[in-house]
Amino acid sequence: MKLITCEGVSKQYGTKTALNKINLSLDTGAPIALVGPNGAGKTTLFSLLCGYLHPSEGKITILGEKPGSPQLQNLVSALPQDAALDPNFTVVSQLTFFAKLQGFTRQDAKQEALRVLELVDLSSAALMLPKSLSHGMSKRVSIAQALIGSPKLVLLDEPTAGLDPANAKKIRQIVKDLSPKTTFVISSHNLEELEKLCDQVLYLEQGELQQSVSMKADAETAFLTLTMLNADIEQLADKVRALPNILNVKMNNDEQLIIEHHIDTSLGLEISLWALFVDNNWQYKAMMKGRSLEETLFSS
Ligand SMILES: Nc1ncnc2c1ncn2[C@@H]1O[C@H](COP(=O)(O)OP(=O)(O)OP(=O)(O)O)[C@@H](O)[C@H]1O
Repeated sequence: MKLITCEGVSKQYGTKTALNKINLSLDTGAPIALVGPNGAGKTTLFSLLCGYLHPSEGKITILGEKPGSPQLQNLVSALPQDAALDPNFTVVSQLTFFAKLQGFTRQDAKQEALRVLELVDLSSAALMLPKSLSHGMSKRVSIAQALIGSPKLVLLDEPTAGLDPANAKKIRQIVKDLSPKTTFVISSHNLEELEKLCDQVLYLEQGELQQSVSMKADAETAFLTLTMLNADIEQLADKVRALPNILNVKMNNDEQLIIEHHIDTSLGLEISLWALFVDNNWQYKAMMKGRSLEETLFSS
């Protein structure tokens, strides 16, 4: 069964078209990224998937059901961009309360609250009040809330916005650890972060789905991103183009080449490149298999 389907989904706010005829078909599995500039419609799409808003046109299903339907209780959850905790109650009492709202008995709700706190490595914060939590801890509590009931689909809107690198890394680790059982759809402006987490990227712009890209290399071709420390980059590009099984070489800037090549030449290509470096007294800074998400989305 498909995790999410959207057929011709549009959303109007008065005369403003926030989403325009979106078609999507997503399976469960590795995290999925949702990217796009401010105002592209990402939050609107999340709100439609949660059932908080209804499409003006078109049809959405999640695990075969209409968003917001009772059959999806405990199967779908969301961490909104501006998740906030009640300042007057301890972390565990708030999570217990939410678990009861989701249908857990009083006793099971407490157990569930403790379980999700452990998942986000915050068992020690159970009895703290929100004001004693750091921003990173608050965010993790909100993620814990989204994990109540072991949902199949979790929508995370900007989960690491405003967090320091160590806390952002912790959140990425939580997503990675839980990914086999839960599919995360993550909206973020941080392409580097999405690159580390996601296999598939949806790119929205002005309410339209511009691209749906798989980050997995296709069967036939592969990319190599080569960043040089010192080299005549144009001369290097010409020499790489002359190597066997090279499909395309693009100069990204005055120090970087994006090389597209047949998949079965990886090692041969690396050896040829090293030979070129030695022959020409060039030094490289980094040789990375694949290409960045930024390059994938925005290269023409
Ligand atoms: N309640 C609303 N009433 C009117 N227009 C709205 C409303 N909510 C969103 N919009 C408009 O719809 C468009 C899409 O907004 P949305 O918040 O979904 O974008 P976004 O991609 O999440 O943006 P950001 O990255 O800034 O969070 C924007 O032009 C926004 O101004």
